[in-house]
Amino acid sequence: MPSWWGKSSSKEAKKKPNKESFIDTLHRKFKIPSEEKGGIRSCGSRRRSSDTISEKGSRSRAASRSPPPSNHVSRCQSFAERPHAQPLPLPGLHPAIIGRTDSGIGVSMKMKLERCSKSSLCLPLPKPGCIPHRPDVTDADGDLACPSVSSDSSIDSDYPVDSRHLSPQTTDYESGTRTVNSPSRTMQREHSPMITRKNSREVLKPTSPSFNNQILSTSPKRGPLSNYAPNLQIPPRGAFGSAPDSSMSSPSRSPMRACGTDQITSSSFWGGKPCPDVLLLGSGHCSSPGSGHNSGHNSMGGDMSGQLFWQHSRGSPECSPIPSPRMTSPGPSSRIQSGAVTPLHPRAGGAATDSSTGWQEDGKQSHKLPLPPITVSNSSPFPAPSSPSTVSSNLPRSPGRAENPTSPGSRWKKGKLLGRGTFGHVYVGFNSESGEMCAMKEVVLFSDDAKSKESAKQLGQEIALLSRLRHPNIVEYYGTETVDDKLYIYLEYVSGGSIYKLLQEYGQLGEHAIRSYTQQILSGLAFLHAKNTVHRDIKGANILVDPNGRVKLADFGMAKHITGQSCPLSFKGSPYWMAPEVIKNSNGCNLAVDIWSLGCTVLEMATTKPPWSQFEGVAAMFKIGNSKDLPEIPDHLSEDGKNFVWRCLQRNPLHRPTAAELLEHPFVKNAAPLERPILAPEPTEIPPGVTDGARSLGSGHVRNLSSLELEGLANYQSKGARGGLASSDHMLRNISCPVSPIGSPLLHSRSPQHVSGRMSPSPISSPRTPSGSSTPLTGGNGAIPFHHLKQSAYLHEGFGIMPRSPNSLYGNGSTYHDPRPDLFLGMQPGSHVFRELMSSENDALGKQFGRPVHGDPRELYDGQSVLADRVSQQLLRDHVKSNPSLDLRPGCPMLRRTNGI
Ligand SMILES: Nc1ncnc2c1ncn2[C@@H]1O[C@H](COP(=O)(O)OP(=O)(O)OP(=O)(O)O)[C@@H](O)[C@H]1O
Repeated sequence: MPSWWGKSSSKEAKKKPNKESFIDTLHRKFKIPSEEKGGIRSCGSRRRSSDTISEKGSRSRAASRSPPPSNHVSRCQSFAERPHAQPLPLPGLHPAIIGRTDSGIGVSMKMKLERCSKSSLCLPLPKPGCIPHRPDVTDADGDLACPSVSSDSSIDSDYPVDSRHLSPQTTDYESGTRTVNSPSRTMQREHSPMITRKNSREVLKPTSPSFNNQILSTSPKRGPLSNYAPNLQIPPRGAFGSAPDSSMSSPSRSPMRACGTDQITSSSFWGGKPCPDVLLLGSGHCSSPGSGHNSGHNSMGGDMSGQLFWQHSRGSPECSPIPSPRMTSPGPSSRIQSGAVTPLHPRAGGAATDSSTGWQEDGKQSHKLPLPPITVSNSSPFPAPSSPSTVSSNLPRSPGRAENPTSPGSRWKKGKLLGRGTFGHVYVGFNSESGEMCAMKEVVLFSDDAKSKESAKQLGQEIALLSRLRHPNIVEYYGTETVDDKLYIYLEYVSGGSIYKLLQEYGQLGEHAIRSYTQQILSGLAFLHAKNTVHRDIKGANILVDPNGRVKLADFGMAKHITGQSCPLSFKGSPYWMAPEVIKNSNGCNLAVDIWSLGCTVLEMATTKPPWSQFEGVAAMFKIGNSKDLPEIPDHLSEDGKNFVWRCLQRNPLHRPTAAELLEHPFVKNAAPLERPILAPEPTEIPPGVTDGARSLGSGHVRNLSSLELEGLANYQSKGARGGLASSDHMLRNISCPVSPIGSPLLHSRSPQHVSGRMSPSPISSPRTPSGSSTPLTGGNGAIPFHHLKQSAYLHEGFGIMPRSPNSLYGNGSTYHDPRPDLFLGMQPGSHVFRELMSSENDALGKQFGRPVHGDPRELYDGQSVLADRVSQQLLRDHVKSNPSLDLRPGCPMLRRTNGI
């Protein structure tokens, strides 16, 4: 172990002779000479003694102005602050093949220029027979074969309070195996000494003893081990059959077009075999260094290469404000990923790829659609027999079609850019037929070097996992299709963008919002963990918020299913949010890493930055992994908030509560909805026919999904997870709110349109919000709740009707029951379905909020007309302000209209 790694425990080294720190590995991989290590160490000590944030920032900025050609040098310089260290480029590398990843790593790339050869283009074909036998989510992860590894660690439940010094003895306890069922650890935690900075002893005392008494032991069910092979398993071949039906698409013909048939017919990418030759290259990776359009492919993965370097995505809409572009920014893309795809893939054309998306400054595309796949198998189980996709996808190719393809299945048109990620760009997708929106993640596929396997695997994992996860707080996966060399992943569109983006735009969140978001994140995590799946990249940038304040976990590229009680930790995640045991590469628990990251995310929400963001990357990781320090917890957080964070940031993973346990913490248990209380008018009758309207709308959506041949959805539905409600449930749930009710200011509150949630697109949108998430009428609180504005429905989905008890939450261990209050839309109180649903809903509501639910339960769910009145009155008031002559006395016609008098 290198000496600079600190005074790392020799004891630990003895205990784990085979274990190596990531730093160690880094040194080996990047061959950092020992002198540099010495330099780093000395600089490290220098930093401890004298550095300041401003100093570091200026150094970083200075360094960033002239990026060195050799990345490890830049890292060293950045970390060790060696002004003289400007090494020459590595010899023997032609400039053209020295790439620089988004994380700043020089990469030698194999310039494969063979086009369309079967071997290079053809993705590994699935065995068709594999698709129906896909394992359940519990078997779906790509890293499945992780054996259960027992801990060799000693557990130290004491936390000596020393935030100033790094002690070699501090790390031993951190590598324990997390035992989920550990009732005793509640008490252990209870008596754990506080370990934060000054005042932490006072502020971090558990403030709610009752909480501890309420902590439940959970025992997430573990799925059987499976020999399932990690793949991009995907949609049936028919899924290829469509292209985003857009006039806006790839500007240049893809090299793969020439072999479209081969691509489809011989593609094994989609079905079950490993894909050894697949490179997934997001457009964002194709940017030239400094183009400002790098995707932040900075995630850490199992491979150590590139792990210690990250930059935020300067070209991303979610651009970190943290100044140093090198190794410093804890921005949304500060994830370091081993499976990093090569950024200068020859076929990507370097910077040209960015333009390949054809996005101009104004956000409009100028290019045409990529060619749709030509031959599509009819064997897909998904499209309805009459689906246009089936028909059109078998149309013979014609020049006209090539240039202006009839989308065989998808009617999604690619819209504006939402963001850039590791694998590609994410756009709004719009379905002109149904008027609905989705998020389209566009990933460029390449068959290339072995390095891409990890990327392919990660993307495959994300798809495989997401397609099986259905939860209100997890972004929904709709389906996948390929067009030429592009893979489109269709996801639920969460128009508010990520928490990270909100923080950058609006500053830190108030505690009210933090509680609410945290509660919802926990709900999603509890669901995920109950499936023995760990997200591993929880952070603000991966948590999306809809206009109603509903939170959705996203980006499951790092997610992993745990097949044993524990398995070796991969070095994955985003450094600033990374749990110590991950950084130390210690064996042990896995689920608990999400809890640590959640604690970091709470701090991020409270301060706009993750913990240790004042440190550059490696230093921060050193701090996390090799010290006993805890980040400062802001004073303005309540005692409950501080206690919550403290519990999450237990260095010993065994001492962290589970997500289910944390749901009982007072900080989140009593989280109130963000939505403002609605002044309820008299209950209104829902016009007949509304239900039909809503259903028909939903049907359109499902048709649409079917045409995309959504394997995940079909799987889900075929399992009958929700019985007969599955279809309509899904439909209605996906009637998101891409439109605003404010299109018509004086719209009658009982308009069927209003109730059905279909209005004209809002003319009001925040110019600063790329995703168009907010409207000003709510005073900066986002768009006026609309589709889910039904207050109780909102309460239900977002704030706690999730059963608290693991037993009730995960009941049979397989099915999450999501009653989906949308179903109440338009239901008449006397209807059978309505009664059936409401009986359980009332119970849940009563229990949840500690009050009985009386009367017509429909009142709880009928918020549409309430909203209409509210909006109308608001608009009216605004209107009156500018028109004082208006008569607003009781009984005036206008009030009669808006109040339904
Ligand atoms: N479903 C969605 N709705 C709205 N916006 C989205 C959605 N999914 C992604 N985005 C936007 O696109 C950005 C990039 O998406 P995402 O993080 O999923 O890509 P990625 O390639 O997985 O990124 P990374 O792995 O680097 O975090 C997000 O930060 C977010 O702003």
